[in-house]
Amino acid sequence: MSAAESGPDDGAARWHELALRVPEARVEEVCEALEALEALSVAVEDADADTPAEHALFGEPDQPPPAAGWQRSRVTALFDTEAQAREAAALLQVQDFFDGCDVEGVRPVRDADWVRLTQAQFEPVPITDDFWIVPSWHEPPAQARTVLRLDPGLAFGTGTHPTTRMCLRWIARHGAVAGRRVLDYGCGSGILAMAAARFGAAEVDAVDIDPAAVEATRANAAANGVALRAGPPELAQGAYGVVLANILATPLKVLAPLLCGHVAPGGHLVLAGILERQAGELRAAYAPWLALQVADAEDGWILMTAQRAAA
Ligand SMILES: C[S@@+](CC[C@H](N)C(=O)[O-])C[C@H]1O[C@@H](n2cnc3c(N)ncnc32)[C@H](O)[C@@H]1O
Repeated sequence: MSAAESGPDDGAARWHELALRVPEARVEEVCEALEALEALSVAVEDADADTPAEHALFGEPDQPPPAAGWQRSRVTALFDTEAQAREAAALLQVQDFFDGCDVEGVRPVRDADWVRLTQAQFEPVPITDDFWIVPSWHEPPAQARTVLRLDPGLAFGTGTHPTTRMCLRWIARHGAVAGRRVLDYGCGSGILAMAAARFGAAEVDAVDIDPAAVEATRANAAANGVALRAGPPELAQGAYGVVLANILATPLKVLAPLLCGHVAPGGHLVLAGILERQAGELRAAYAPWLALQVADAEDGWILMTAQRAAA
């Protein structure tokens, strides 16, 4: 029996999951239809996962990427009641676009299963040997001397993305944040701002255009006992000893004068969200103010940094 199936003593089901097998060409239509049928969530995975027919989504180095998507997908949708799940299955089966698709079945899903399945996907993430990002349901590893507690949520930044990891490594290894004012521009979950605080920043401002990210940053900071100010971009005022921005190349180019304007004399600018091939255009965009260098690289992403001359 799989983790999500109910047994006789397992208690009441919280949701009902409708599972479908769908050829790649139909996945988008089927997902849209499930959303229109008020599914609470829709997930798509490789129907052939863990079998010899499993299909990679990303190409090997120096190989062309495979066609996007899997050849056969398993689409699962959660509904509040069994009746809703069965009705959705019945409605889909009479649609033209459902040709070639199959209904696998409807099964109950319990609260505990859902939590366990989600949690199983998030393990502690090492940033350096002794600095770890640890979900709240895990014990920190024995070697972790600095820990940030962070659970997956709506805002970007759980420490699993290379761009976030490179910024965190820079904060941990460079030693530049200690005793300084730090600005995290585009804070997402607040992970960089919290790391700056953990590594001794004197004051931390975290800003984001997304109000949900600002809320997430406040909640995560409170859960970690970290003091910081979080708010919209206007919250950033004056000069900072370290300015961190993990956004993407295009907004980073637009933000160049603003971000450089916040870097104090002797201060550092740390930029991520940049692909290796974008190094030249970023260097050119920042050249009027600061000379960016590539400081780190991981999985095709680079970290670019610059230091303003001391006054
Ligand atoms: C890739 S996430 C980075 C989150 C986190 N700092 C990290 O390193 O994991 C980028 C964040 O920047 C925010 N953002 C995008 N454009 C922005 C802008 N022009 N001003 C402020 N925040 C912005 C997004 O809302 C998002 O939360």
